[in-house]
Amino acid sequence: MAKIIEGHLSAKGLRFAIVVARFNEFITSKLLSGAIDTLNRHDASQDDVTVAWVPGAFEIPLVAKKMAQSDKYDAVICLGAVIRGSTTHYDYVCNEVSKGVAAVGLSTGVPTIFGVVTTENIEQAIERAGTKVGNKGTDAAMSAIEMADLLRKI
Ligand SMILES: Nc1c(NC[C@H](O)[C@H](O)[C@H](O)CO)[nH]c(=O)[nH]c1=O
Ligand SMILES: CC(=O)[C@@H](O)COP(=O)(O)O
Repeated sequence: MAKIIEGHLSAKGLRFAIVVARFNEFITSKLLSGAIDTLNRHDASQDDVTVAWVPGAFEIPLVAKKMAQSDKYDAVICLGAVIRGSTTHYDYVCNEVSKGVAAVGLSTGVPTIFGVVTTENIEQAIERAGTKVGNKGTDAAMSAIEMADLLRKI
């Protein structure tokens, strides 16, 4: 019989950092609300949730790394909304944010969750910020809880 290790969905006693981009705040504020609500509903203490606002998604990885390295948090949740415009800027922002967030987790060993919505248009972003397709902030918080609990068991 194999030994199974898995993260449970209790945030009790776990400490969370949330890095959220102010660009497209109409969307990112909804992602943030979803994340905080989910952490609270899974018994996270409000004193154990710290939110840092950054100008845009491109700035998320730097602040996420600083928070992950601080030894103050069991997981870092990264929230943003990158919506394609009329130039290739979208591609550069998305690439750097996704690579940067992944690198923070791997380099620090702190679960760093990619909760950045990357969409072709505003409608798709709205659908993923608490409407038709759910809330990506909620999804990111759930992943953070599971990963933080799993890592403290390994
Ligand atoms: N177009 C979007 C941006 N662009 C701004 C960058 O993220 C960055 O702040 C700027 O290039 C300065 O370094 N940011 C988003 O979060 N979402 C967008 O749709
Ligand atoms: C994702 C972006 O950077 C984008 O919103 C910027 O718009 P544009 O490509 O029209 O400059």
